[in-house]
Formats: sequence, structure tokens, C-alpha cells
Amino acid sequence: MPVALCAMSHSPLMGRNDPDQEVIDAVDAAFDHARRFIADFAPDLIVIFAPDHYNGVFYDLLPPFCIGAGAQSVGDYGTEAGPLDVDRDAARTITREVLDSGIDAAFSERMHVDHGFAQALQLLVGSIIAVPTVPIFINSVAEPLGPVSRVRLLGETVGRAANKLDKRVLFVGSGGLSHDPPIPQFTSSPEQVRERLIDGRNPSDAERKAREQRVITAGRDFAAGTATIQPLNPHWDQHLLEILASGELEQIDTWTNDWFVEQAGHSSHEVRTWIAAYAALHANGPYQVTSSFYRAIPEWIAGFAITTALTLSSNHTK
Ligand SMILES: O=C(O)CCC(=O)/C=C/C=C(\O)C(=O)O
Ligand SMILES: [Fe+2]
Repeated sequence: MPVALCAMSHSPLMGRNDPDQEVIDAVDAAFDHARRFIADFAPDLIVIFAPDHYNGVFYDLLPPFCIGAGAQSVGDYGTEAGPLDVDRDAARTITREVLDSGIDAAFSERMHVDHGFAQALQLLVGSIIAVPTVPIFINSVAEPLGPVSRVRLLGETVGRAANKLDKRVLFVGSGGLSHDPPIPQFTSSPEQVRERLIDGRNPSDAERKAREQRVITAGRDFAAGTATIQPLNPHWDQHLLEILASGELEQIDTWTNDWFVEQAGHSSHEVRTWIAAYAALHANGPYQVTSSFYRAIPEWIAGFAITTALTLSSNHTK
């Protein structure tokens, strides 16, 4: 069956700390193109790879990967709250294939997800319940992280499993690219913050507002050149986009976790969601990137990219 891909950056600062209108117009045009691409493809199922930012997954139990057969959006940063429309049978089929292939992904009948999933679904298809979905969490912020080679293998296996579903499947990756927003690191956090990273479910409205305001302030200061966070790395971002477009994904296996952080910031690990999505597409045959947008947007603390791709054998429209 035909498969397609849309990989995009997310940022909770969109609409909260915006760049010049010219940049917003360019991003809006790129999202309009992606939405048309997806509408023309008319997916029966979206398999979305996304991170969490200590809203759904915490250090009390932190898997490298988790496949959701049920999922609940927490609604942070004003994103849609409530259940996603998860295709349970598809999620269980994919999980069996992933486990049989030797990748020890966790499984959840009620995975809690945040803006990493919800913003992408809302921007691409209008809502967290517009298209049946299989959400796949990839840990991208809470160190220690496994090697990125395991992420590629996860994506490959998910792609093979999706091929057996007899559905038109859209793979979505959400996150990245280079960026270093002020997300706490456990080892360098004070005890009170560590407690939140271990088990910070259901924060009060005031606590959530304070966390969100801290990120908004960081975005404003970063754009003003007064923040102390790591610069964006457009060169690294373009290099990654070229590799993903080439299909020669195995070369990424040699990239160490420290190198990701040195080159592109702690949250550059979110590109794991892109690597998994492209590996899933690649498992279905040779592909072509059909659109690629990139802008470094300091106001959103993001090397911001949106790409669409299609296997050569997929007829684009239903
Ligand atoms: O303060 C926290 O615990 C989390 C802050 C947060 O949610 C930051 C999110 C930023 C991104 O998702 C991003 O830039 O990718
Ligand atoms: Fe993120």
C-alpha cells in the first residue's frame, strides 16, 4: 500500500513569541503545502513519532520507546487535550512486529502525550482525532539515551509492520532540528526540580503556567541575543536534511549522543523522530522528498523544518 511522510519541527512558542511577519508567512505557506500533500495522500492511518517534555513520561519509568494503543493529550501550551483517535489493532500489530524484531519498546493502553504529538496533529490534519493514529514516543530529552542506531532500527521495523496493514500510512516525525530550549537536565537540577522530573504528573495550572512562561521568556531573550542557550546550527540542520533526503540513513548510526549535543543542543535529539519516520518510509522502498522548508527561527528556539516525502511506488492521491 502507498506510504508517505511529513516531518516537522514543533515549537510551543508559535503564536507566543513570533518572528517577523515575513517568516510567519513562509512557515504558514510551508504548512499549507504539507496539509495539501497530506489531504491529497488521504492517509487511513498516521504513525507519529514524537518526544515528550516531562508531561507524559517521567523518570519514575522512562522507556526509550513506547507505542500507544491508547493515548491522552495533556493539553500543554494550549494544545488540544483529551484522547487521540488511536487505532488499537494497528498499534498492537506494530508492537508485535517491533518486539519480534528484538526491539524492546514499551507498550501503553493509555500513553500520556504533550505538544510534541498534539501540535503536529493539529497543524497537519486539524485535530488530535481527525485521522486514526498510532503514537510512538521516542525519548529525546531525558538522558541517558540509547544510541541513535536503535532509533533507525525502530523506524525500519515500524515501516515493515505498517506495510502489512493494508492501509495508506502517513509517517510523521515531530521535533528538532538544532535547538537547546531550557528543558531541565536531571543531573544538573536541584532536588525540587528532580522530583518534578521523576513524577511531575498533573501540575497545577500555576505550575504549568510558570514552566511555560520560562520557555517563552527564553525565546524572547534568545531572539534578542541575551539568552545563554546554545545557538541554532543551520549547517548541521541542512546536513541532516540532505542525509534524510538521500535515503542513506545508516551513516547516522555513527553519530554519538555527545556529538548531537555539542553540534546542535540537547533537544537536537528530537530529530530521532525524523530518523525513525524516514527509516519507516525507507523500509517501504526508495523515496523522494517532495518538499523541504527550513528557517532558523530564534524566536521559536528552533532550526525549523518541514519536509514531505513519498515512496516512488506510491501513487500520491487515493
Ligand atoms: O520546563 C519543562 O519541564 C518543559 C519545557 C518545555 O515543554 C519545552 C518545550 C520545548 C520544545 O518542545 C521544543 O523546543 O522542542
Ligand atoms: Fe520539543
